[in-house]
Amino acid sequence: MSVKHPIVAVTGSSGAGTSTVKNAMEQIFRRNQFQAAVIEGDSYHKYDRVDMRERLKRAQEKGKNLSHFGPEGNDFSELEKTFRAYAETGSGLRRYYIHNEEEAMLHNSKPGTFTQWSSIPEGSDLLFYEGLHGGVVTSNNNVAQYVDLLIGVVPIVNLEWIQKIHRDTNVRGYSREAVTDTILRRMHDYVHYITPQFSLTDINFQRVPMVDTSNPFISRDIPTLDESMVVIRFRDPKKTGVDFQYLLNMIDGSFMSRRNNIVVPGGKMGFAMELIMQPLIEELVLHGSNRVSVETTHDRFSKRVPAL
Ligand SMILES: Nc1ncnc2c1ncn2[C@@H]1O[C@H](COP(=O)(O)OP(=O)(O)OP(=O)(O)O)[C@@H](O)[C@H]1O
Ligand SMILES: O=C(CO)[C@H](O)[C@H](O)COP(=O)(O)O
Repeated sequence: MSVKHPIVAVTGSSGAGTSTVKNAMEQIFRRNQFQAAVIEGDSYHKYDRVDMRERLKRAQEKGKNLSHFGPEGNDFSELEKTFRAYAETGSGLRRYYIHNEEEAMLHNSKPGTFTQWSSIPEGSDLLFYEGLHGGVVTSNNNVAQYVDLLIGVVPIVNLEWIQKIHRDTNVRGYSREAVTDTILRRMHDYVHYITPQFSLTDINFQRVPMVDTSNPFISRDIPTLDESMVVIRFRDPKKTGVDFQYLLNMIDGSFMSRRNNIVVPGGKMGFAMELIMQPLIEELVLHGSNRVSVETTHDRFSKRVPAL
């Protein structure tokens, strides 16, 4: 089945590093002259900051669940509609959620608010999604079925929490205690809506520190790439067409830990990402092949049953 308007999604938890991967992917797009229409998953939050905090307070008073990870805090139907529209027409609408002053300057909107919806630029070669829910499947929605290449950014959770605390305290102005509370509050939806995606992804990039991260809540710095290894897992190497021997030859220090897992030094993560992703995206953009995920929509739907 050929895809005329391919969708590539990078999905991961808060602090996992999807924005960082987005920046790396945009370099690949630039070097290959791929025109990617980028959408950010946080723009599908249901509420702005003030409204969300008020609703969260009321929900907690009633013992109800509400978080930015689950269906109560995000409009999965709107995200699914965007993906379907783009897959069918190469067009659609997008907006941004503004987290801080830097983003406010960029998008001319106040922190904690949404920009207006505007049209996705015409003539794009692909839609690139970065956020929390690129592969989400629930009893009411199946966003993943429209994604031609679904990538998970999944550092081990201690590292993810270190990264989130580091980012939210240094870039978003939250206290370490407030970030820890957010992590705890989101745990139910983390287990039910974030982690099940990583069983459905075509490729996962899992960074594993080689240094102690036993207590992520007191860590003062993020383990560097050189202090890490990256486990790169392929859900179906045959369908993805990955050449492991080529990667092993090209990436010093890499080795296979399983038939579908290649491990690379952390410092080679960007290089590995380019070696793996560039040909897959090129094939999607230039040849419309969705070799990567040959399943039909029906296959995807039938396979993407929520894990819990
Ligand atoms: N590969 C990496 N090596 C070192 N630091 C990283 C890496 N990836 C992410 N980080 C750091 O982790 C923090 C979170 O990264 P990033 O902002 O990309 O997360 P995110 O997944 O976009 O989070 P959110 O979804 O909440 O916006 C940042 O401080 C970033 O610099
Ligand atoms: O990063 C996020 C989800 O991972 C949310 O976008 C962020 O937490 C929004 O909340 P606030 O604007 O109050 O910081």
